[in-house]
Amino acid sequence: MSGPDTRHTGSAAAPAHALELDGVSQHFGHLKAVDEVTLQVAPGSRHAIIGPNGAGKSTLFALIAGTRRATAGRVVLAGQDVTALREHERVQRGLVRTFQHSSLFLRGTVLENIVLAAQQVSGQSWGMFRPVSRRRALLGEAHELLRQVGLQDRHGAPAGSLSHGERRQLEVAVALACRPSVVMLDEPAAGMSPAETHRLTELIHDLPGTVTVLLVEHDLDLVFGLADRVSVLHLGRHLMTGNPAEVRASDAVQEAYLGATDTSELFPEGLESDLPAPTTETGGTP
Ligand SMILES: Nc1ncnc2c1ncn2[C@@H]1O[C@H](COP(=O)(O)OP(=O)(O)OP(=O)(O)O)[C@@H](O)[C@H]1O
Repeated sequence: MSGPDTRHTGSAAAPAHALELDGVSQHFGHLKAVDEVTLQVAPGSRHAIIGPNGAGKSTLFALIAGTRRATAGRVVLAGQDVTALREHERVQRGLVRTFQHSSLFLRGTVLENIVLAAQQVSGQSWGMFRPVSRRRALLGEAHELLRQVGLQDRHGAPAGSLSHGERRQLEVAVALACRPSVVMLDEPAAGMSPAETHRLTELIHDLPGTVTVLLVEHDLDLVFGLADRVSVLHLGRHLMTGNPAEVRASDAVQEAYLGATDTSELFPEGLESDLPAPTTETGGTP
């Protein structure tokens, strides 16, 4: 028997957390890719997960979405333990992920992609949307989603004809069509131009407050400009969670990134001037 639909929290007391991770781990042999991560995501927040390369971000995302089964720990969605559920079951509970690599139906139109997603999550085929007023309502919702993501003028275009940035916008609309309580954005700005990234940042910012956003993103300008909470992973462990200012100011976070190959993205302005001088002497003895 399926559990209650946790997407609609109007009647009972709303859970304190949209999502909770409790000691979540993923080991690959001796490698602890994700090591006892415990954190909470507040309802309606824009919560980013960052960390240097290999920190465990993608693995943790897969554990949350259900693409991977955790070695240990619990994933709790709006107070309901979903650890044992498969990915599509989590989608039906309102935990919806967009993909780094497009999962769109490229030959279908933009509008058809939205309608398909809505049908899949409702478990109904187009023919079951009767009477016609129900179909009209569905199409109306699809057009509204396209308006939200700025694709209203592209509804009849094949998804395959969209630019890279437009595809990412459509992926967000497809995720929203699944009526998520938590939407997981997997590197949404990957491969985008600055203008497209700016557009996407506004789009995410303007999503309804009823939708909690959890994102993994390498573009730290986007993260610090958008997120109200930031969790930092390092070597599979949860280093800290705080607001952007707290994370930027953290010595532990700076050290984690300083161990990585490229710190310029985290501290774009004048990091070098704050660092101790290099230990190698110039002009000294050979
Ligand atoms: N299927 C796998 N088998 C073995 N090791 C893996 C597997 N997937 C990931 N890892 C390892 O787990 C660690 C965490 O990887 P993960 O991809 O989750 O990090 P990440 O923070 O997303 O990195 P990046 O920012 O480079 O994408 C890395 O050391 C990686 O090599």
